Amino acid sequence: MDIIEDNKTAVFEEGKEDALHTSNGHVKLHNARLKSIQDDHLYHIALSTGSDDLRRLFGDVKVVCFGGQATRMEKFAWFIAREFDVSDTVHNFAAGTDRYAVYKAGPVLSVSHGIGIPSLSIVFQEIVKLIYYAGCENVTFFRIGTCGGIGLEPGTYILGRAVERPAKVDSDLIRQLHACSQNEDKFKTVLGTTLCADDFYEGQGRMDGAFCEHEEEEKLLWLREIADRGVTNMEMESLGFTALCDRANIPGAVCCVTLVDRCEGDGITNNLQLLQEWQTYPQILVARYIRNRLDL
Ligand SMILES: O=P(O)(O)O[C@@H]1C[C@H](O)[C@@H](CO)O1
Ligand SMILES: O=c1cc[nH]c(=O)[nH]1
Repeated sequence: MDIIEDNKTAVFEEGKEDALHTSNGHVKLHNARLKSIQDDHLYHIALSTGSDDLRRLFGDVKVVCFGGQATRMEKFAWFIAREFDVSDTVHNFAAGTDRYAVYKAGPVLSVSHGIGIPSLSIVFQEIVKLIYYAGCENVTFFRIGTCGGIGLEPGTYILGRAVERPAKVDSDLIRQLHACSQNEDKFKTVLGTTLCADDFYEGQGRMDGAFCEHEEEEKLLWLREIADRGVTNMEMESLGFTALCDRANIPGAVCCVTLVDRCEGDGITNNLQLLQEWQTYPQILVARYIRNRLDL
């Protein structure tokens, strides 16, 4: 059985822990040991199977959107609540920890992930467990964020050994999202390859960090080289996000707005109003996807 009988008991299909989605669209966890945990604390998001009625609170979730900043994700939740008239208010379920923010607006969860893959992967795992315990069906994940226009080694270390996981993107989902762009948009939407870096400054070839050991010419050469290989932008989570979506067998896509053209410079404008406006562009696109998909 792959269904959840109640909030405290996760039921696993014995001997088939590696099977992916169940036929009814529930996400399948890949860790049969969880079945022996009577009260699973989703520590970083301040929820638990023992004290929270996860099915009632989150059972209707269909789309989870992740992004770095807590306030951006709160605004996104309000935007969804108003746009689709699905909620009068939004509440941060993770407020108790002050690590991440988890807002819900109707069938959409809006989650902050902080900076970088380590921070993202912690909240990602707890959100996957949350939607599992809540019995959500056919859930799609997006990262909506920011990036610089124009490595991280594939894999991670588990028990001291390098584990490689493919960072596959859901090409159908990406095409569907791209099709949500409109000619009248104030922004251009492009499909491209994202370089995922381990750092914002030297890791992205910037010359305005506290340290810099390369020259402008070397930087431009590198930017040209990666652009020739199809790279259109760089940020800091896409590799982990897509690899984790693939591992969890959850359709996922990354949609980021560029804050700077790296061929022109490294600094990001300090015009906060402009930055706030730009950050809504991927949200607008994903909201159109949600409207189409959920018929809202
Ligand atoms: O959440 P966003 O998309 O803003 O995250 C990008 C990548 C890094 O986390 C951060 C660097 O400024 O911005
Ligand atoms: O240049 C940028 C902008 C946002 N986020 C990044 O990681 N890089």
